[in-house]
Amino acid sequence: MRDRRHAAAPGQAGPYRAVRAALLRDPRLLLRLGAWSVAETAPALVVGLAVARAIDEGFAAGRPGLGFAWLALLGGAWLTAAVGARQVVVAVGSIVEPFREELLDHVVDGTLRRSAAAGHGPGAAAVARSNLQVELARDALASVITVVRSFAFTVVSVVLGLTTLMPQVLVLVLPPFVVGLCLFLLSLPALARRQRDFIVADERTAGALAAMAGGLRDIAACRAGDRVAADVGRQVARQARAGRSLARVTAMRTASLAVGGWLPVLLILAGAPWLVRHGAGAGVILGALVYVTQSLAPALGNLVQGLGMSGVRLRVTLERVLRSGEPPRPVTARSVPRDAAVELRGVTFAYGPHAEAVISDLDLSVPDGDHVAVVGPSGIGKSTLAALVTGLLRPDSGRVTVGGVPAERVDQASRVLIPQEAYVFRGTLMENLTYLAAAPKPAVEDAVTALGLTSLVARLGGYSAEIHAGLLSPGERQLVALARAYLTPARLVILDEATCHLDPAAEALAEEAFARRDGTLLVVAHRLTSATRARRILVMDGASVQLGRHEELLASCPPYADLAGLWNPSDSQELVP
Ligand SMILES: Nc1ncnc2c1ncn2[C@@H]1O[C@H](COP(=O)(O)OP(=O)(O)OP(=O)(O)O)[C@@H](O)[C@H]1O
Repeated sequence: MRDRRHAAAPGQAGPYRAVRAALLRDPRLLLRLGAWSVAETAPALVVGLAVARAIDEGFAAGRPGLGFAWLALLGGAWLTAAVGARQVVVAVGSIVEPFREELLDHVVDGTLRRSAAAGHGPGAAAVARSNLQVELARDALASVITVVRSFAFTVVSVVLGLTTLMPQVLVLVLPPFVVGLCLFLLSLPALARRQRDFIVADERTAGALAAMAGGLRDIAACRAGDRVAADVGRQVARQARAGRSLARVTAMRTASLAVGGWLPVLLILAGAPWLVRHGAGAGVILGALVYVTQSLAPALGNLVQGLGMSGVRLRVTLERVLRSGEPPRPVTARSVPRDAAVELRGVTFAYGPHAEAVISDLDLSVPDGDHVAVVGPSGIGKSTLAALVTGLLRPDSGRVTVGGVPAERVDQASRVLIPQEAYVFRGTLMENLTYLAAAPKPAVEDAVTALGLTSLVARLGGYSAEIHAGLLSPGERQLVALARAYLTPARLVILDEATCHLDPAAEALAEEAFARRDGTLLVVAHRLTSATRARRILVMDGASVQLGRHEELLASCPPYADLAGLWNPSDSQELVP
């Protein structure tokens, strides 16, 4: 059975300690890996020497037999390398497999503890996701060990080989190689950070697209396509920025490869006369070039490529795996607000980093139980304000709270938004009315009476009638949506032109019913009559925002007086043409 003494190691600290523990678990495995690595990098030791001797002492000296003997030695080194490479894979496997098992123990443990704390069985999707992360971490560790080890053994072999061939060559090869390596190592932290940002941005884009695809029906029904597309678009733009920033650091990686891998070739060629003066023949120069082009440059290339990708992936996946095994944290996701008071402090919001702000530095206090109508010209930001209060949009700066809880963390059942386009699905009328909250029949009947749906229920033939969007007029759909919201326990109700398809009398009935209901009512007004019914009115007019009662605003707020002047009470003219 597997030795479990180190089984707690992954959870005890960060990724570096976990990797170190995996490497040092059994020093004999490292020795075995080292021994086979010597065999695997045998060609890097002899390749230049064999070529140089084969030319200088063999073919060029008229002794082809000796030339072929040196080449045969090189062939033998390749055979040794083949055997070594196979054994290296086995040795790397014996290091990473126990590491994988420990990580699996860790995540299964964490998943079980989490599900026990949540009171339900472990989710298959969560287990599968963790398992995938463990596999990725295992593969990344194997790749990092392979690459770093091969680099170290190759460099040592090449230095030994060049020393045997002609030590003066090292003067031309080592300085640019060390500079290239240092450049890469210096760029590694920034590269790791940006690669990580890119991986995270990539995953968030995939998550946003998956969420959008899953909610397409609702998005279409609520006509929220533009808003959702803008949100996903912002995420895509974030990913593009992360990609560009990664590309800039990747350029540094290419530069390090050029300096460390290819500058030595140029220096050997340029320094050939100097080498010849020190006794080098054509074979020595060719041998030196072979060392650099066949061993040193590829080893640096593999290190740059391998550490740049696998190293970062190892760190990101390990961090996740280690986190997924931690004890469950207290649930902080959503909170029930203490009341339905709405507060905005210094709120600024724009639909994109370069777009003009729709809402700038807005302060607003709506006490619990208030009834506020929001008016203003089309496109001024009324729906944006409603979306900010509902937590559908987050401010770029400032805070939006409901009952002291940040808007995006407010418990879903504590507030309800009814948009302009009402959502009715195929099912019975009763199912449509109680979709957001279960309600006994008498409560449903009260809502139906309060909101003026009695004749609609009669026309449809009762609550068990099957309905769908095509069967109802836009106004009837709005009535169903209003009754559905009315039946919820939400203390904060936001009507975003939710009565625009009702006639003025039906709108008055519905709004008065909501005004009588307990809690705070925010109405994005479609007609000025909505405003006069509200206790207070928020006038949005570009940069200026004013809050007050109808009479006060008529006297003190010219934009409101203008809007009111357009209004003829006898025909309940609409505010927004
Ligand atoms: N998803 C979006 N992406 C980009 N811009 C948007 C988005 N939604 C709204 N806007 C812009 O933001 C501004 C405010 O829009 P909003 O819908 O909040 O105004 P409104 O006052 O509710 O208008 P209306 O009365 O016509 O519904 C407008 O210029 C609009 O074009």
